[in-house]
Amino acid sequence: MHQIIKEHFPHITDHQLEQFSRLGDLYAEWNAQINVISRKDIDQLYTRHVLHSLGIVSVVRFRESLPNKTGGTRVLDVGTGGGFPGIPLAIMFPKTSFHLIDAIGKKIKVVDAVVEALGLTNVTTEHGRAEKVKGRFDFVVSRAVTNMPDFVSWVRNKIRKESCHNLKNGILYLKGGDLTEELKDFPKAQIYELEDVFEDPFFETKKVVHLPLK
Ligand SMILES: C[S@@+](CC[C@H](N)C(=O)[O-])C[C@H]1O[C@@H](n2cnc3c(N)ncnc32)[C@H](O)[C@@H]1O
Repeated sequence: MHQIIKEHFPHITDHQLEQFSRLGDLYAEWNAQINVISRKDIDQLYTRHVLHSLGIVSVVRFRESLPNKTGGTRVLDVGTGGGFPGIPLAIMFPKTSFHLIDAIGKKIKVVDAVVEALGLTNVTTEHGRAEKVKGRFDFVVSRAVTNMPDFVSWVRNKIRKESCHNLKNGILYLKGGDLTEELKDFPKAQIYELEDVFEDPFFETKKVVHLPLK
């Protein structure tokens, strides 16, 4: 099942492939205790959660974070739940710093366990609300948390100005369906269609919304 990741990202290392392959068992075990992935979706973990999270890779290449330097890339995942999109992205970009936050402590407990099992040293976690998170980030990633106006109000002040990416610093939100109404107050939002990237019918309506904030 995890081979689908290798098919789409043939350049990943054996170590990354091994990390992706372990997600299936880890989430199956944790989901039996705490519902972090909807039960109907757990069989589709690699397409609907892992590959979907990696849709963000089709839009941006996160740069390395330099140890002990403030200038390195930092990515915040708001409302990460069981770790999506943050965990697949952290596997894909092992030299970029990711901070995963969720308002529900038991979900963060699952994320902590997955991070430890995979040895992901580039991930920190926080049990708390996005509005209260400290620090500044280059990108805020998210999926299935709230509408764009509320989301922007939560994270607007958490994006830092300097950017060294192919894309301006801001929000990268995985969304589905018709976004015309939701994005009408955000003329700078760019929409990237995931059906152009992944062939599975699941992606037919799925998009990455990039909203530059600095
Ligand atoms: C539907 S789940 C999505 C989880 C994950 N992003 C995914 O796509 O699988 C929404 C998550 O957002 C979290 N959440 C909602 N509002 C939040 C806030 N203000 N700060 C942090 N987390 C929040 C909830 O606790 C929940 O775990």
